[in-house]
Amino acid sequence: MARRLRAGVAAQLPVLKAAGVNPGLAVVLLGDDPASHVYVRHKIKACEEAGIDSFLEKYEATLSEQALLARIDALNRDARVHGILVQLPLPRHIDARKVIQAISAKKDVDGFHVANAGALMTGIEGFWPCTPYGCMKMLESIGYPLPGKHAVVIGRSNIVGKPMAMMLLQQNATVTICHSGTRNLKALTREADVLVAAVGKARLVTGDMVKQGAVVLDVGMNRTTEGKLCGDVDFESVRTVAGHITPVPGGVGPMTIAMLLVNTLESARRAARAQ
Ligand SMILES: Nc1nc2c(c(=O)[nH]1)N[C@@H](CN(C=O)c1ccc(C(=O)N[C@@H](CCC(=O)O)C(=O)O)cc1)CN2
Repeated sequence: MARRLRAGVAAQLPVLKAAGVNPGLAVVLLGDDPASHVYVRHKIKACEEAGIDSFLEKYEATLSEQALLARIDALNRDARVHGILVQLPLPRHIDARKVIQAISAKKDVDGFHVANAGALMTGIEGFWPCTPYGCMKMLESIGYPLPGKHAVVIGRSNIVGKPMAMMLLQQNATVTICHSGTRNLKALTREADVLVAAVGKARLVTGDMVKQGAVVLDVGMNRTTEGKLCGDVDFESVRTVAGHITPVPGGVGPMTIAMLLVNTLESARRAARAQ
Protein backbone atom coordinates (compact mmCIF):
# COMPACT_ATOMS: atom_id res chain seq x y z
CA MET A 1 0.00 0.00 0.00
CA ALA A 2 2.88 2.36 0.78
CA ARG A 3 4.35 1.59 -2.64
CA ARG A 4 1.01 2.33 -4.29
CA LEU A 5 0.68 5.66 -2.48
CA ARG A 6 4.21 6.67 -3.42
CA ALA A 7 3.56 5.75 -7.05
CA GLY A 8 0.36 7.83 -6.87
CA VAL A 9 2.36 10.85 -5.69
CA ALA A 10 4.88 10.34 -8.52
CA ALA A 11 2.06 10.14 -11.05
CA GLN A 12 0.59 13.46 -9.87
CA LEU A 13 3.84 15.44 -10.04
CA PRO A 14 3.98 16.16 -13.79
CA VAL A 15 0.82 18.29 -13.61
CA LEU A 16 2.31 20.45 -10.85
CA LYS A 17 5.68 20.62 -12.56
CA ALA A 18 4.04 21.70 -15.82
CA ALA A 19 2.47 24.54 -13.82
CA GLY A 20 5.96 25.57 -12.70
CA VAL A 21 5.88 24.09 -9.18
CA ASN A 22 8.57 21.57 -8.24
CA PRO A 23 7.64 20.13 -4.85
CA GLY A 24 10.55 20.23 -2.41
CA LEU A 25 11.15 18.73 1.02
CA ALA A 26 13.83 19.91 3.45
CA VAL A 27 15.01 17.34 5.97
CA VAL A 28 17.05 18.51 8.94
CA LEU A 29 19.05 15.91 10.85
CA LEU A 30 21.19 16.50 13.92
CA GLY A 31 23.65 14.09 15.45
CA ASP A 32 24.49 10.48 14.72
CA ASP A 33 21.57 8.43 16.04
CA PRO A 34 21.75 5.38 13.72
CA ALA A 35 17.98 4.85 13.53
CA SER A 36 17.36 8.50 12.62
CA HIS A 37 19.97 8.22 9.86
CA VAL A 38 18.18 5.16 8.47
CA TYR A 39 14.77 6.89 8.49
CA VAL A 40 16.16 10.04 6.89
CA ARG A 41 17.88 7.98 4.19
CA HIS A 42 14.55 6.28 3.45
CA LYS A 43 12.79 9.66 3.25
CA ILE A 44 15.36 11.11 0.83
CA LYS A 45 15.25 7.98 -1.33
CA ALA A 46 11.44 8.06 -1.38
CA CYS A 47 11.57 11.70 -2.54
CA GLU A 48 14.06 10.85 -5.28
CA GLU A 49 11.94 7.94 -6.51
CA ALA A 50 8.79 10.06 -6.57
CA GLY A 51 10.48 13.06 -8.25
CA ILE A 52 10.26 15.39 -5.23
CA ASP A 53 13.29 17.67 -4.72
CA SER A 54 14.97 17.01 -1.40
CA PHE A 55 17.25 19.29 0.60
CA LEU A 56 19.10 17.37 3.28
CA GLU A 57 20.78 19.40 6.02
CA LYS A 58 22.95 17.36 8.37
CA TYR A 59 24.50 18.91 11.46
CA GLU A 60 26.61 17.85 14.41
CA ALA A 61 24.69 17.01 17.59
CA THR A 62 26.34 20.07 19.14
CA LEU A 63 24.58 22.57 16.85
CA SER A 64 23.05 25.26 19.03
CA GLU A 65 19.31 25.76 19.31
CA GLN A 66 19.75 29.30 18.03
CA ALA A 67 21.62 28.12 14.93
CA LEU A 68 18.94 25.50 14.26
CA LEU A 69 16.18 28.10 14.59
CA ALA A 70 18.05 30.33 12.14
CA ARG A 71 18.17 27.48 9.59
CA ILE A 72 14.45 26.86 10.00
CA ASP A 73 13.77 30.54 9.48
CA ALA A 74 15.74 30.39 6.21
CA LEU A 75 13.84 27.27 5.07
CA ASN A 76 10.51 28.92 5.92
CA ARG A 77 11.42 31.68 3.46
CA ASP A 78 12.83 29.39 0.75
CA ALA A 79 10.29 29.17 -2.11
CA ARG A 80 11.80 25.87 -3.34
CA VAL A 81 10.84 24.22 -0.06
CA HIS A 82 7.21 23.15 0.46
CA GLY A 83 7.81 20.81 3.36
CA ILE A 84 10.20 21.05 6.32
CA LEU A 85 10.86 18.30 8.78
CA VAL A 86 13.28 18.10 11.65
CA GLN A 87 14.04 14.49 12.43
CA LEU A 88 13.18 13.54 16.02
CA PRO A 89 14.47 12.92 18.60
CA LEU A 90 16.66 16.01 18.94
CA PRO A 91 19.74 16.27 21.19
CA ARG A 92 18.83 17.06 24.81
CA HIS A 93 20.08 20.65 24.77
CA ILE A 94 17.48 21.56 22.14
CA ASP A 95 13.85 22.25 23.01
CA ALA A 96 11.99 20.20 20.39
CA ARG A 97 8.72 22.05 21.04
CA LYS A 98 10.34 25.39 20.30
CA VAL A 99 11.86 24.02 17.11
CA ILE A 100 8.56 22.54 15.88
CA GLN A 101 6.74 25.82 16.54
CA ALA A 102 9.41 27.65 14.53
CA ILE A 103 8.50 25.71 11.38
CA SER A 104 5.89 27.51 9.28
CA ALA A 105 2.60 25.63 9.83
CA LYS A 106 2.13 25.79 6.05
CA LYS A 107 5.34 23.78 5.54
CA ASP A 108 4.94 21.50 8.56
CA VAL A 109 4.42 18.29 6.60
CA ASP A 110 5.02 16.28 9.80
CA GLY A 111 1.82 17.86 11.17
CA PHE A 112 3.40 18.50 14.58
CA HIS A 113 2.89 22.29 14.81
CA VAL A 114 0.18 23.40 17.28
CA ALA A 115 -1.68 25.05 14.39
CA ASN A 116 -1.89 21.67 12.66
CA ALA A 117 -2.78 19.87 15.90
CA GLY A 118 -5.58 22.43 16.35
CA ALA A 119 -6.68 22.02 12.74
CA LEU A 120 -6.98 18.27 13.25
CA MET A 121 -8.89 18.74 16.49
CA THR A 122 -11.36 21.16 14.94
CA GLY A 123 -11.61 19.42 11.56
CA ILE A 124 -10.21 22.21 9.39
CA GLU A 125 -7.54 22.02 6.68
CA GLY A 126 -4.01 21.42 7.95
CA PHE A 127 -1.46 18.63 7.88
CA TRP A 128 -2.04 15.35 9.69
CA PRO A 129 0.91 13.59 11.36
CA CYS A 130 2.18 10.93 8.97
CA THR A 131 2.08 7.83 11.21
CA PRO A 132 -1.56 8.06 12.38
CA TYR A 133 -2.55 9.33 8.92
CA GLY A 134 -1.00 6.16 7.48
CA CYS A 135 -2.98 4.06 9.97
CA MET A 136 -6.21 5.75 8.83
CA LYS A 137 -5.32 5.01 5.21
CA MET A 138 -4.84 1.35 6.10
CA LEU A 139 -8.26 1.21 7.79
CA GLU A 140 -9.74 2.89 4.72
CA SER A 141 -8.05 0.34 2.44
CA ILE A 142 -9.91 -2.55 4.08
CA GLY A 143 -13.16 -0.59 3.97
CA TYR A 144 -13.41 -0.71 7.74
CA PRO A 145 -16.59 1.03 8.98
CA LEU A 146 -15.47 3.11 11.97
CA PRO A 147 -18.73 4.78 13.05
CA GLY A 148 -19.86 3.36 16.37
CA LYS A 149 -16.84 1.06 16.69
CA HIS A 150 -14.74 1.05 19.84
CA ALA A 151 -11.17 2.11 19.11
CA VAL A 152 -8.56 1.78 21.83
CA VAL A 153 -5.27 3.64 21.45
CA ILE A 154 -2.42 2.67 23.76
CA GLY A 155 -0.11 5.67 24.02
CA ARG A 156 -0.70 9.41 24.30
CA SER A 157 2.25 10.98 22.49
CA ASN A 158 1.72 14.21 20.58
CA ILE A 159 2.98 12.64 17.37
CA VAL A 160 1.01 9.39 17.37
CA GLY A 161 -1.38 8.60 20.25
CA LYS A 162 -3.27 11.87 20.54
CA PRO A 163 -3.62 12.60 16.79
CA MET A 164 -4.58 8.95 16.19
CA ALA A 165 -7.38 9.27 18.73
CA MET A 166 -8.58 12.50 17.07
CA MET A 167 -8.63 10.95 13.61
CA LEU A 168 -10.61 7.96 14.85
CA LEU A 169 -13.02 10.27 16.68
CA GLN A 170 -13.48 12.31 13.52
CA GLN A 171 -14.69 9.10 11.86
CA ASN A 172 -17.23 8.64 14.68
CA ALA A 173 -15.49 5.81 16.49
CA THR A 174 -15.82 5.71 20.27
CA VAL A 175 -12.25 6.25 21.40
CA THR A 176 -10.42 5.23 24.57
CA ILE A 177 -6.85 6.40 25.16
CA CYS A 178 -4.78 4.18 27.45
CA HIS A 179 -1.47 5.18 29.00
CA SER A 180 0.99 4.28 31.75
CA GLY A 181 -1.56 5.24 34.43
CA THR A 182 -4.36 3.12 32.96
CA ARG A 183 -5.72 0.47 35.31
CA ASN A 184 -6.56 -2.97 33.95
CA LEU A 185 -5.32 -2.38 30.42
CA LYS A 186 -6.37 -5.85 29.33
CA ALA A 187 -10.04 -5.25 30.21
CA LEU A 188 -10.02 -2.22 27.89
CA THR A 189 -8.03 -3.73 25.01
CA ARG A 190 -10.32 -6.77 24.99
CA GLU A 191 -13.21 -4.40 24.24
CA ALA A 192 -11.46 -2.88 21.21
CA ASP A 193 -12.74 -3.37 17.67
CA VAL A 194 -9.68 -1.39 16.56
CA LEU A 195 -6.57 -1.54 18.70
CA VAL A 196 -3.64 0.80 18.07
CA ALA A 197 -0.45 0.10 20.02
CA ALA A 198 1.86 3.12 20.14
CA VAL A 199 3.58 2.92 23.47
CA GLY A 200 7.13 1.76 22.72
CA LYS A 201 7.06 -1.44 24.80
CA ALA A 202 8.20 -4.54 22.97
CA ARG A 203 5.41 -7.14 22.54
CA LEU A 204 3.21 -5.55 25.23
CA VAL A 205 -0.01 -6.65 23.52
CA THR A 206 -0.50 -10.40 23.61
CA GLY A 207 -3.21 -12.61 22.11
CA ASP A 208 -5.21 -12.80 25.36
CA MET A 209 -5.58 -8.99 25.31
CA VAL A 210 -7.29 -8.88 21.91
CA LYS A 211 -10.92 -9.38 20.90
CA GLN A 212 -11.63 -11.99 18.22
CA GLY A 213 -11.60 -10.34 14.78
CA ALA A 214 -10.21 -6.99 15.97
CA VAL A 215 -8.10 -4.80 13.70
CA VAL A 216 -4.68 -4.38 15.29
CA LEU A 217 -2.32 -1.61 14.17
CA ASP A 218 1.19 -1.84 15.57
CA VAL A 219 3.02 1.49 15.69
CA GLY A 220 5.79 0.25 18.01
CA MET A 221 9.41 0.23 16.86
CA ASN A 222 11.49 -1.58 19.46
CA ARG A 223 14.65 -3.66 19.55
CA THR A 224 14.79 -6.96 21.41
CA THR A 225 17.86 -7.78 23.52
CA GLU A 226 19.14 -9.72 20.47
CA GLY A 227 18.84 -6.52 18.42
CA LYS A 228 15.82 -7.73 16.43
CA LEU A 229 13.24 -5.12 15.40
CA CYS A 230 9.81 -5.75 16.92
CA GLY A 231 6.59 -3.88 17.56
CA ASP A 232 4.40 -3.28 20.61
CA VAL A 233 2.33 -6.30 19.58
CA ASP A 234 3.30 -9.93 20.02
CA PHE A 235 2.58 -10.73 16.37
CA GLU A 236 2.60 -14.53 16.69
CA SER A 237 0.02 -14.73 19.48
CA VAL A 238 -2.16 -11.85 18.21
CA ARG A 239 -2.33 -12.94 14.56
CA THR A 240 -4.43 -15.98 15.47
CA VAL A 241 -7.06 -13.76 17.18
CA ALA A 242 -7.06 -10.56 15.10
CA GLY A 243 -9.07 -10.08 11.92
CA HIS A 244 -6.37 -7.80 10.52
CA ILE A 245 -2.91 -7.04 11.87
CA THR A 246 0.06 -4.94 10.73
CA PRO A 247 3.56 -6.42 11.08
CA VAL A 248 6.76 -4.76 12.28
CA PRO A 249 8.79 -4.26 10.17
CA GLY A 250 6.81 -3.75 6.97
CA GLY A 251 3.60 -2.24 8.35
CA VAL A 252 3.03 1.23 9.71
CA GLY A 253 6.69 2.36 9.23
CA PRO A 254 6.65 2.41 5.41
CA MET A 255 3.23 4.09 5.52
CA THR A 256 4.75 6.93 7.59
CA ILE A 257 7.14 7.68 4.74
CA ALA A 258 4.44 7.37 2.08
CA MET A 259 2.23 9.87 3.95
CA LEU A 260 5.15 12.29 4.21
CA LEU A 261 5.25 12.38 0.42
CA VAL A 262 1.47 12.79 0.27
CA ASN A 263 1.68 15.76 2.67
CA THR A 264 4.58 17.31 0.74
CA LEU A 265 2.67 17.04 -2.54
CA GLU A 266 -0.38 18.59 -0.86
CA SER A 267 1.73 21.45 0.53
CA ALA A 268 3.11 22.18 -2.96
CA ARG A 269 -0.44 22.13 -4.36
CA ARG A 270 -1.60 24.62 -1.74
CA ALA A 271 1.38 26.85 -2.51
CA ALA A 272 0.53 26.68 -6.23
CA ARG A 273 -3.10 27.62 -5.50
CA ALA A 274 -1.94 30.58 -3.42
CA GLN A 275 0.30 31.92 -6.24
N1 LIG B 1 10.29 14.38 12.21
C1 LIG B 1 9.91 13.14 12.52
N2 LIG B 1 10.62 12.40 13.36
C2 LIG B 1 10.19 11.14 13.66
C3 LIG B 1 9.03 10.60 13.07
C4 LIG B 1 8.30 11.41 12.18
O1 LIG B 1 7.22 11.02 11.64
N3 LIG B 1 8.78 12.68 11.93
N4 LIG B 1 8.68 9.27 13.28
C5 LIG B 1 9.63 8.36 13.88
C6 LIG B 1 10.63 7.75 12.94
N5 LIG B 1 10.21 7.58 11.54
C7 LIG B 1 10.12 8.66 10.74
O2 LIG B 1 10.78 9.62 10.89
C8 LIG B 1 10.10 6.29 10.96
C9 LIG B 1 10.24 5.15 11.69
C10 LIG B 1 10.23 3.90 11.07
C11 LIG B 1 10.04 3.80 9.70
C12 LIG B 1 10.08 2.50 8.99
O3 LIG B 1 9.81 2.45 7.81
N6 LIG B 1 10.47 1.41 9.66
C13 LIG B 1 10.67 0.16 9.02
C14 LIG B 1 11.86 -0.53 9.66
C15 LIG B 1 13.13 0.25 9.49
C16 LIG B 1 14.33 -0.43 10.14
O4 LIG B 1 14.73 -1.45 9.63
O5 LIG B 1 14.84 0.11 11.14
C17 LIG B 1 9.43 -0.71 9.13
O6 LIG B 1 8.63 -0.52 10.06
O7 LIG B 1 9.27 -1.56 8.28
C18 LIG B 1 9.85 4.93 8.98
C19 LIG B 1 9.89 6.16 9.59
C20 LIG B 1 10.41 9.10 14.96
N7 LIG B 1 10.93 10.35 14.48
